[in-house]
Amino acid sequence: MTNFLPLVEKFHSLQGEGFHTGQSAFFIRLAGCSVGCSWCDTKHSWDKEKYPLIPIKKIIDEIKKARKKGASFLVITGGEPLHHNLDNLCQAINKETSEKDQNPIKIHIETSGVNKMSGNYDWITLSPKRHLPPKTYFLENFNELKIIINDKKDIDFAIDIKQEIMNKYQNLSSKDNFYKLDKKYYVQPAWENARGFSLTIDFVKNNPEWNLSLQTHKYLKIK
Ligand SMILES: C[S@@+](CC[C@H](N)C(=O)[O-])C[C@H]1O[C@@H](n2cnc3c(N)ncnc32)[C@H](O)[C@@H]1O
Ligand SMILES: Nc1nc2[nH]cc(C(=O)O)c2c(=O)[nH]1
Ligand code: SF4
Ligand SMILES: [Mg+2]
Repeated sequence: MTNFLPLVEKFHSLQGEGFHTGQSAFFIRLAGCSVGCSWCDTKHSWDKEKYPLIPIKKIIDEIKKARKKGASFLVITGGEPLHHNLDNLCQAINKETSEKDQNPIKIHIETSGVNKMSGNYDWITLSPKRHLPPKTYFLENFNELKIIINDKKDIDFAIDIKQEIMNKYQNLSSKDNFYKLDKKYYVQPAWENARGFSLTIDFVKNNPEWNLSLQTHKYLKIK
């Protein structure tokens, strides 16, 4: 079990993307990613050998400090955070951040879904990639789906993957089916790609069950 994790950075900011945009959050960015998206904005995180292995205990001390300063949830991102087994990390966070007058801090994850699930989360942002689709598990277990739009093929991918998810719901009981209403669907333009922006806007105009997600932190020039 993993008691040390390679850490690129940690920072307290506002969640810039998706459903929780604008909310105070503490981020940990784990190193390592072999998914290889051409437009990835965190390529510096891909090589985990470049980053120090940090004890989980130390990461949790930082989470506790950020929570005292107002962070209302933790976002685990990367790199691809689920390249690592996060069972121990999540278990320890839940244990160490719960007190008699306080629930454990909520844990969110940003993932492409290419690995087996590990850890436990209050919010799963699934950002599947066309060239390396996610494990089936994630198609039933996510809170928001966030497709990055870089070219027209990404629009087709968004339509296809949502259809695949809807087909799965048809096999669920009516009680389970109820939960599908809670899921959010976002398209997010690839940063600084004008074609991606116009494709995304046109798509949302014509497909109102999809929402626009912008990387607001980049406009604000904050982390
Ligand atoms: C850097 S990734 C890390 C988490 C995980 N590897 C993943 O892709 O979901 C965090 C989020 O940023 C998105 N992203 C990465 N590069 C982007 C870019 N150039 N423009 C817009 N979104 C981007 C990813 O799709 C993902 O939703
Ligand atoms: N402010 C801010 N919000 C974010 N939401 C997802 C991010 C990520 O890189 O995973 C991110 C990030 O890097 N910064
Ligand atoms: S999966 Fe995430 S971190 Fe990895 S290359 Fe793609 S966007 Fe970047
Ligand atoms: Mg980012």
